[in-house]
Amino acid sequence: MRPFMRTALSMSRLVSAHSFHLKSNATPIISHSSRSLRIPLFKLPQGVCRPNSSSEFRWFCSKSRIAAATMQNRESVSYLTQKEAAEVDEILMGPLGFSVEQLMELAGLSVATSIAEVYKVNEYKRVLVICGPGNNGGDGLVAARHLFHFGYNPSICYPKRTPKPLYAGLVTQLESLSVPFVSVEDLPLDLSKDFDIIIDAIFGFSFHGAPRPPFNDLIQRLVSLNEYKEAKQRFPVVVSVDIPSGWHVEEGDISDSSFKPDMLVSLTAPKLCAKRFHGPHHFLGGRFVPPSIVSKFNLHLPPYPGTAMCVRIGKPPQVDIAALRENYISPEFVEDNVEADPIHQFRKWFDEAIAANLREPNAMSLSTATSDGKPSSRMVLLKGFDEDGFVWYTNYGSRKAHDLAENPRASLLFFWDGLNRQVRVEGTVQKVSEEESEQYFHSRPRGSQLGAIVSPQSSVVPGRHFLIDKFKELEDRYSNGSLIPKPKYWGGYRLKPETFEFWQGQPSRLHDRLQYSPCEIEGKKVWKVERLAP
Ligand SMILES: NC(=O)C1=CN([C@@H]2O[C@H](COP(=O)(O)OP(=O)(O)OC[C@H]3O[C@@H](n4cnc5c(N)ncnc54)[C@H](OP(=O)(O)O)[C@@H]3O)[C@@H](O)[C@H]2O)[C@@H](O)CC1
Ligand SMILES: Cc1cc2nc3c(=O)[nH]c(=O)nc-3n(C[C@H](O)[C@H](O)[C@H](O)COP(=O)(O)O)c2cc1C
Ligand SMILES: Cc1ncc(COP(=O)(O)O)c(C=O)c1O
Ligand SMILES: [K+]
Repeated sequence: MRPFMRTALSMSRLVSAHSFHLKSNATPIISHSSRSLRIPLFKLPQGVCRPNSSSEFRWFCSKSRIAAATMQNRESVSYLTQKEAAEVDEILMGPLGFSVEQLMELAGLSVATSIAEVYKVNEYKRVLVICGPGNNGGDGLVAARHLFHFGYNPSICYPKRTPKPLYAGLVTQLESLSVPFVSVEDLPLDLSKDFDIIIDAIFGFSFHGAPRPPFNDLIQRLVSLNEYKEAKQRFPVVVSVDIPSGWHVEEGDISDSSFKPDMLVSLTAPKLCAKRFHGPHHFLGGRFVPPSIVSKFNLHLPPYPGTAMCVRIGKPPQVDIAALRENYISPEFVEDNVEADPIHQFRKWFDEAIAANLREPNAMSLSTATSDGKPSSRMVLLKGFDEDGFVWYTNYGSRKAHDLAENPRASLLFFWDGLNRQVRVEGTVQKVSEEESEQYFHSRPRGSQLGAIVSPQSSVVPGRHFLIDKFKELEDRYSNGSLIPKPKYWGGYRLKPETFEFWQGQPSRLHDRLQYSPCEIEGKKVWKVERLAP
């Protein structure tokens, strides 16, 4: 074995991550010189970048349900020429049987969802959509309608209306929502004050030559924003639909008078000009490309996660980590509205977490400590709760089990992000009965039962193969479907609560915190509810 080895975990923004020094006896020691995570703080041109509610690390998790979460190395994505883009269009709307309305609806929805991923409605409300004469303009009209329904306030500038029924219908739909249409003359020369987002839906892949009036003037106003940006604190972000208007469809920003959008939403597949886009947010939308098109044009496109209408291409933007924050807005959580029994209150909130479709609402952080007070935390899954306490299962030889053997006190923490809630539960811990553990063990998927047997949890193993080899051996042994015996070293714990705290996030950090602690009134045990300062 090499006497000294260094491993760097490289995760996009982590310039220097943990480095481990392995001594010859293989005890990992975190180097003192590199213990801290050094994260460079970058300010984006448009100020603080708020990538999305998924926050910065969630993209790293392959199971994430957040659209922007999945990224693709830009080098591995394919780009279409102008001719290919038009061909794709023809095939979709010819032999493949799509109508322009359908594609436009999906394209516009992708634009709206991409925007909503990055620019949160509570911060970026006022949207100007500048629509051109072709289908790119139509995408803008559709996006405006969806953004309206997402809670944004769109206004439209649509100077060269197309007389076709499709476009007339899109205009009528927006008018019925009282979305204002603004003429070029009424639009301020300086767009920086009146809008938070400007959507450039002027030209798409059929653009050629130099922009003609009135679009040349509108594009010039977008160019001017670059200059305003340098001087001002707050300015609108510019989102281009498919092509930054005025850019050459293949060569990109070759003219002196081109603006640099903050976000580009490529539709179907990025066009060649997108290679020159270096803004912080590049998304792909138009989730309708059938396999025949993918193979004909040899397209390499990132997979859309879950049911998302958009997916981020390339690296997520660098963020000023100190500026990452949410302002929680929730219904008030007051003494009058809480259950007298904290278990009932917990059940109420747990049910709401389930109803909100949160991922693993039963995931909780479990904190334990050694007898001399050295704490440690890890996530475990809650497997049941009632008046007797909160139950989870684990390995009785693990670190947490050692802690609990010498110090049977623990703290549980639930964080329900989508509801702006956390719950703390503290108390004493006991093992559950063997029968209870047996019963739960056999309810688990067989793979997890075998996993529990092969894993000497929290002890050092020589490599992944050690676990996989043992797992395969057991898989063979139990391939006939026979009962897999629960190992003695695996079972449950139950925490009997002594205190609870229910936390509901509120604006300006003036959160609601209600703490339950036991007290006796006339010899009867009751729960006292007190409000804690946030
Ligand atoms: N799968 C797909 O393909 C999908 C495509 N979709 C969307 O369609 C877009 C392509 O749409 P498109 O073909 O209608 O062309 P687009 O670029 O909007 O505008 C053409 C208009 O601009 C005009 N014009 C051109 N140059 C000009 C200039 N220099 N100065 C002034 N005007 C100029 C031109 O007039 P012309 O020069 O021809 O007289 C014409 O009126 C595509 O990018 C995407 O957004 C999605 O909806 C659905 C899926
Ligand atoms: C969401 C989530 C749920 C987990 N659930 C459990 C669990 O129920 N039981 C368990 O032993 N480990 C669970 N783990 C793994 C633990 O976090 C931890 O790695 C393991 O129990 C070893 O912890 P220890 O060395 O502190 O004892 C979970 C991890 C995550 C991220
Ligand atoms: C090591 C370990 N044990 C147990 C569990 C809980 O799994 P189950 O729900 O199958 O009991 C998990 C969940 O992540 C785990 O990672
Ligand atoms: K555009």
